[in-house]
Order: sequence, then structure tokens, then C-alpha cells
Amino acid sequence: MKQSVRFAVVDLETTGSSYKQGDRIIQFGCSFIQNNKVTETIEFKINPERRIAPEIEQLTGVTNEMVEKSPYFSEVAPLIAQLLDSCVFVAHNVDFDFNFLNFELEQAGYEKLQVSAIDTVILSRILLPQESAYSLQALNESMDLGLTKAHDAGEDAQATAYLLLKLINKAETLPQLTLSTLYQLAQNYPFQTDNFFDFILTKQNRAENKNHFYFEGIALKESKIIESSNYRVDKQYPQELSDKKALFENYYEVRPHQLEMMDVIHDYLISSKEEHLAMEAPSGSGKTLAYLLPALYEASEQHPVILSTYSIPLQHQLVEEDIQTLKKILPFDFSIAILKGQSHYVDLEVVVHLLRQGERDQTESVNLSKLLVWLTETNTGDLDEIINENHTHPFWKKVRSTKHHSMISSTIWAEHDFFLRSRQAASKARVIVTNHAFLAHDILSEDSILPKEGYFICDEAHHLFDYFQQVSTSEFSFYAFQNFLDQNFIEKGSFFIREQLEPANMRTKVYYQQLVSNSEYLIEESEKIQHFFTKSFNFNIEDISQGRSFQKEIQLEQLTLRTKRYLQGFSHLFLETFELFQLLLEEVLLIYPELNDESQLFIDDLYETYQRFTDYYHSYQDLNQLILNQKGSKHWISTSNHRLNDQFSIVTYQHDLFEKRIRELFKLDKLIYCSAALEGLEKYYQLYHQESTLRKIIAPSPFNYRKQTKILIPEDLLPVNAVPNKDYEEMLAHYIKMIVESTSQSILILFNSISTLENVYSLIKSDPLFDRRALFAQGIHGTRHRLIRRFRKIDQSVLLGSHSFWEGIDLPGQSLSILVVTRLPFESPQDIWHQIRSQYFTSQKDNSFYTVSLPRAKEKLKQGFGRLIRHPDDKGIMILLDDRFVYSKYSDEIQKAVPSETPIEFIADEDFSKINDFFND
Ligand SMILES: Nc1ncnc2c1ncn2[C@@H]1O[C@H](COP(=O)(O)OP(=O)(O)OP(=O)(O)O)[C@@H](O)[C@H]1O
Repeated sequence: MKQSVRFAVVDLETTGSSYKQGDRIIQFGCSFIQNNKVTETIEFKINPERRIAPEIEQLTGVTNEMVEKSPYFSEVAPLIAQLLDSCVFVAHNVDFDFNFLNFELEQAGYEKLQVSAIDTVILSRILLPQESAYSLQALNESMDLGLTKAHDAGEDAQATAYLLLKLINKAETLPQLTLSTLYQLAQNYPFQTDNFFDFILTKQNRAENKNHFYFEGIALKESKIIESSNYRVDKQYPQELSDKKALFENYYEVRPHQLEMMDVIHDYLISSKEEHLAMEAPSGSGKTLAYLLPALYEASEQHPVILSTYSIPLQHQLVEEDIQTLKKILPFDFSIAILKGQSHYVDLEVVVHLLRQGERDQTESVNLSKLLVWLTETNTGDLDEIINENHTHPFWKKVRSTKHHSMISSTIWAEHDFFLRSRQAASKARVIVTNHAFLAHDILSEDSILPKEGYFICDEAHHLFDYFQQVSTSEFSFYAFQNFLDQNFIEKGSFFIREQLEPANMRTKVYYQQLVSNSEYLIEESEKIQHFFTKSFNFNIEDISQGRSFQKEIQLEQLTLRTKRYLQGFSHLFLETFELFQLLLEEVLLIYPELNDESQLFIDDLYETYQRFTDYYHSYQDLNQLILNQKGSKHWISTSNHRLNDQFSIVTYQHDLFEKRIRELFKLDKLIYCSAALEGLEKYYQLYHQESTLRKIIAPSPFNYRKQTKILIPEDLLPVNAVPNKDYEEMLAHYIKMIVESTSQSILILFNSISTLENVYSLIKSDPLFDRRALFAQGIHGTRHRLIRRFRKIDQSVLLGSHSFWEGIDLPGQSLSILVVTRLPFESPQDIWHQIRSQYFTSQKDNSFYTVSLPRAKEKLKQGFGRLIRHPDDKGIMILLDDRFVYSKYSDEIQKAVPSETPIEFIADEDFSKINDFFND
């Protein structure tokens, strides 16, 4: 492509998405780019000679009236053809605009456009790997493309033109090797999108970023080797108020309660007492600063701070926000490492192998290209940087790191392996930020990474023991195992025997043949077992395929003699097959001493299969405890995966592993739990340790809840447990619309279940109220991260969220003033974890409703309420659409979830219009 090329960036608005079904163009927009500048933008409307549907009028702002006097397409066709002549056609989803336009041109008796076309959606996916969404609006939000009126052809075309310029600039900075590979991978992209890379490659004086090096055919970002520093803080912790004030200046307010928390934590860290500290303080009171600041003053090479929180987004929030501010105010520097489970990191060796393989489809090419661009900019190799929550393509599973570190250490990959590097960084960092799942796993691992000596801080600690339970659990799916056998032994089997094992000895072939026939037999047996289970547990496959979940505990007595016999037979055959595979692997390694590239791929494949087989083996061993009637293990049949191809799994929970983990945790020298709700914690200490070793401190609140907050409960609510779901959802929709109508504040609406959220969203989304208010729903409008960002940014928006939206998110000031709780957050009694906890505490002779269900609902409600007030100047109303809060036998107890000073009022429908008065007082 010539450097003097003129890009015509086009956007069309149409009556609908299908020209084949008679849809027509109603607006044409085009921006021209030459010599790296947008030179001109034109826009005009076109009479489509048919009615424009109201929703299209609403979406595009182009009405029937507007186009009545506009020219027909046949009249503007020569102009369009002339404008686009000898340009390169560019569009955001070029498939749509290019084909639509060509169809209309042909219909009008003109020739199709004889120009190249390139697509900015694909280019954005590749060149902007860290974006979480690629619609023009999403990119405009994060990159500021100047788009103020989306779905206006002129504005969209211009925004796409600015996007193209940014893409060109970004591509220019890439290493030559990466660009050449991208060009090769682009060969099967739609239209001539590959020409874009040719255009960049032939540019003179590219502004290539030199901060990279080449390794095994890929370009990686040059990373700093973390040296073990002689870090020592010779600064003393600021004991005096004046010292703290001086430190906080320009960054933090002086909040007396917070300073007290800090001093308590500091005293604890330097004391020699053998105890753990539980710091319960209201949400939003500023716990993060209160524990981090003293801990950083005390951290040393031998005693780093190990900070664990409950989710990955919170891990990032801590590092990217809280710790960054502390870096600015503290008079010393400190190193930080984020530590996550191994599968979060990319496996470079797999990437290189995938690149060397010839055949791939378009999705794989785009994903691989995106990965290569990201490798030139990532310091961490943490795939969370590029994979948003909805990324389910198998490609992303393939490139995750899974090999045991001992298998990598002795290879050429060791030096650049991201997981090994993260371990190394953690061993040298002053602050290790991890998550509860990692901590729970690591604490009992033979291969533990986290130091045992250090200052352990568990934030959102009320979740910690849930993770201890979860990692003491495994899951075995017969269906997934069948697939594994089918794909790896039966399908690949004959090919391997014929092609790869050709030079092999007879024994290897016999092993493989035996493996194939064992697999066939295992699949047959597995089918039967699934059948018996399905019958014994009386669940309906149709329900499952429709995503309805089913979870039930399995008792050995419930299984028929036949099922038990089949399970035993299956176990023997499973073991035999696993051993056979180990023999085969050993044999293959012996006969391939000199590896060429191809046989190396074969061996890698076998290794990967071995690893997956080992995982199945372990989870099956756990399941096997069912037949052995092993004490301490519990088994559930579960269809909670909501996946057709995973019809049911057997979940095994091992209580002894859970207890071992707890005991290990209790051995730690310095451990601080922080949360707004630590009610359940002492119970564990009473059960597993001596009570005296936990010191609990309840920090007072810095907020004036009487003035700052209020709870409203509508007078005429339907009883949530006594009405059909549909009526309940309609009631929610009714109140939500009323609330949205009566206030211009931003509103967060919390649900207990995703399906209720989705149904209520469907009921309200088309209401004209949302023509002027942004409405976002979890699972529908992008990732959690993005939803929160948009909610914070857009005034008066309404956000529907469940689960993780109840806690952790920081929405200070105006970004949240009204919180709607649709239902008291009791866990579903069906939930496996709920059942485990209930049974556990019931076996301790407690009533599980009062020891498990209610405290947990209180904890969650407390967290939800905590979203409202994040600052002494904030004001917020919680509207509760569940009157069990006041009319139930446990109402006194559940009300303790909110501060006692918060006024609770009933509200009649006609008084909703006065909600706003609270904010004006
Ligand atoms: N001294 C301070 N001055 C100004 N802002 C502060 C101060 N301390 C904390 N904040 C801010 O107050 C908000 C709440 O702080 P933080 O997230 O630490 O609360 P928290 O107690 O951990 O709440 P939650 O339990 O809900 O997570 C954050 O936006 C934080 O930056």
C-alpha cells in the first residue's frame, strides 16, 4: 500500500441490519485521512423509500420526517462512487458497511467499489490488546475519540478516523519482527485488512519503540531484573499527630478514627505478643490506609507485608490506586509484587509452538496477534491484562501456564517465564499482594511461595475461610473426562501410532493401542455410571440443559449395588489406564533422545495430556473416597456449571484439608484480619485454637449515619417468599421505575440472583425513562470493571448488579447516592457451600439458620450498605424492597447489619417524589 494513500473512513446508518431483507441506507458519513491527518468529514441523509422503525429513529436520531426530502440512494450513488474512488475503504466492522454499500450501488445500477477495504474492529482487537471492549463507543470512552453522539454516521465516521490514526501510531511503535508476524497472520482477515500491516512495514522512519528484545521468534518487552535491595526503612513510623499531618498533606484528610486504627495496628506489629488481630471497622472508614501505612514502615527483607484480598479486581485496585498514593507520600520507596495462581500467566513456549504451527482460523490468528502485541508491552505476563471476563475461546485456555515449575527451570524458557518471574519478584518484594484463593492453596502446598515469616494482612477477611473450603474441594465430571479420552487417545490415537510412533519400538505401539481400547471401555462405563446417577438422583436432563442447577449431597447408601460395582470397576480401569500412560510417556522419552521440532511438539502434546490426565486422576481419587466411605469427605452431585457439555460433576469436599489449612494459618506469627464484618471469625478460633489468641477491635465509625443515611421501605411490598417469581419481578420493576423517575441521583440496584436481574432488566429496559438515563446491567453491558468505570463517569446512571457488586467497589461522593436492595441477601439453601457450612455447624450442635444463614446475610447486607457512605460529606439512601427486614422473627438481628443510628422509614408510593429532599437538606 502506498504511503500517499487516502483513507476513506465510512459509517452507514441503515433501517436495519439486513440488505437482503430490504433494509436501506438512511445516512452516509465519511472522514478522509491523508498524510496522518483527518482532512475532511462529510455526512448526508438518504431517503430509504421505506419507513424507518421507531427504535431506529431513536437509536440514530434520523427520523422519517428528516429523510422525506433527502435524495434517494440512486441520486447520490455517483457522488459516493466518486468520493471513494481510489481510496482505501475503512470501517468499524467493514463487513457490514462495505457489503451494504456495494449492494445498494449495484441495485442502483452502478459497479461495486473496486477498492481495498480494512477493518478497524480487528485492528483494534490486535493493536489495543488491553482494552476491555471494542465497540466504537467503548473505545471512545477509554481513548477519547471525540464521539459525542453515537450512531450518527458523520460522528461515527470521524471517531473511527481518529481511531485509525491511533492504530497507525501504535503499530508504528511495534518491533519489526512483531509487525512481520502480524502481517503473515493477517492473511485470512476479511477484505484487505492485511494491507494495513504492509502499509506500516513500508513506512520510512517508523517511531519504533526500542524497549524490547527477541527470543525464540517473538519480541518481548525488556524487563528490569529485580535486584535484592538493601532496603531498610530508617524512617520511623510517624507517632505524633503533627508527623502524620505532614505526611498526609495534599493527599489525605486527617481522620482521627483512622489515625487511631493506624496506631493500634502499628503497636500490634511491633509487639512480641503471640496473638492475631481482628480489626472490624465500618465500610468506607479507610481501613486500607490504616493497615498499609504502619505495615510499610515495619516491612523488611525478612518480614515483607503479605496482603491478601478476596478478588482479582480488588488486588488490582489495591496496587493501582491505594498503594500508588502511598508511594507518593512515604519518604521511602518499596517494591510490590502481585501474585496470582499460575494459570493467570501466559506460557511463552506454547505461544511459540502455536506460531510455528501452520493452520489456524481467523479467531486464532486475531488472538495470537493480540497476544504478540501485548508481549511487547507487558511486564507481568498476567493474562488478566488482556482477557476480559467473557473470554471463553479455547485459545485462551491453551496459552495459560500449567507446567510444574521444575519442568521449566532447566529449560531455555526459565529465564523469561512469567510465572517463575512473578515468584522471583515475590521473593524480593516488600509488599506481596495476593488473593485469598492463592493464600488458601499456598499455605498447604509443598511448593509454597509465600513466606511464612512476614506481616500477613487479610483484607475483606470475612471471605477467607470460604476460600479455605473451596480449595479443599475438587470436581470430577464424567462427561468432560469422556471428552478428554476421546480427543486425546481415540481421535489422535491412530494418527500418533501411524505418524509419530513409526520409528518407535513395538512396545510403545502396543501401549498406545492398549490405551485406545482402555479409553473406549472407560467411555462406555462412564456412560453407564452417568445413567445410574441420573436415575438415582432423579434429575431431569432437560432441566440441566436449560441451565437450571441441581446440587445434592450423595450418601453411599443411596447408591444402588450396581452403581457401586460400576464405580469400583471404573476405578480399577482408570488406575490401570493412568499407569499405562505413564509407561508410554517414559518409553517415548527414551526413544526420542534427539528431538527435532516436530517430535518436540509431539512430546509437548503428550506432556500436556499427562498433566490433564493427572488432574483428572487426582479429582477421581477424591471422588473414590465416596466408595471407600472415607470419613471427613463429602460428595455432591452438581449441575451448577450451566454448561451443556458438562452435564454433571461430582464435587468432593475434604474437611480434613480445610482444617489443616486453618491450623497452618493459625501458626502464623503476625496476622491481621480487616473487614466491616468479622462476626464469624471468633468461632473458628474457638474451635481450632485458644480463644485468647485473637484480639478483636471494633473501630468506631467516622460517619454521622443519622444525618448521612436513611433506609426507606415501601409500604405495600409483596411478601417475597409467598409470591411467584414473575409477580415478584414485576413488583421490583415497578419500584425501580418509580425510584428512577423520582430522583436524578445515580442508583445502584443489588440483586441476589443473576436470573432475577436479567428478567427485571428485560422488564424495564424499554421504558422511556431510560431514553435519558444510562442503564447498565451486569452480564449485559460488559465486564464488571467497565461497568463500574461507566457508572462512575456518567451522571444519573442506573446500574443493576449482583454477587461481587455487593462489596469492595469504591463509589465515593455523587457516584452513588441511592442503593436499592431488591432482596435480603440470604444464600440459596441449594448452594453447595451453604450446605457444607450448615452441616458443619449443625454437627457442632448449632442451629444453622442462626449460626450460618443469618450472620452471612448480615455480613453481605452490611457490605452492600457500606457502598453508600465513603466520605464524611456523602449522603445516601438505601431502599429495601424486602420487608422481612422489619417483619420477621429475625428482624432485630438483621437490622444490626446497618448502623443503629440510621433512620428506618416506611414510604407510600405517592411520597417517592420527595426522596430528593433528603439530599437538599
Ligand atoms: N484519610 C483519608 N482522606 C481522604 N480519603 C480517604 C482517607 N482514607 C481513605 N480515604 C478514601 O476513602 C475511601 C474508602 O477507603 P477504603 O477503601 O480503604 O475503605 P474500607 O474501609 O476498606 O471500605 P470497604 O470495607 O468498603 O472496602 C477510598 O476512596 C479512600 O481512598
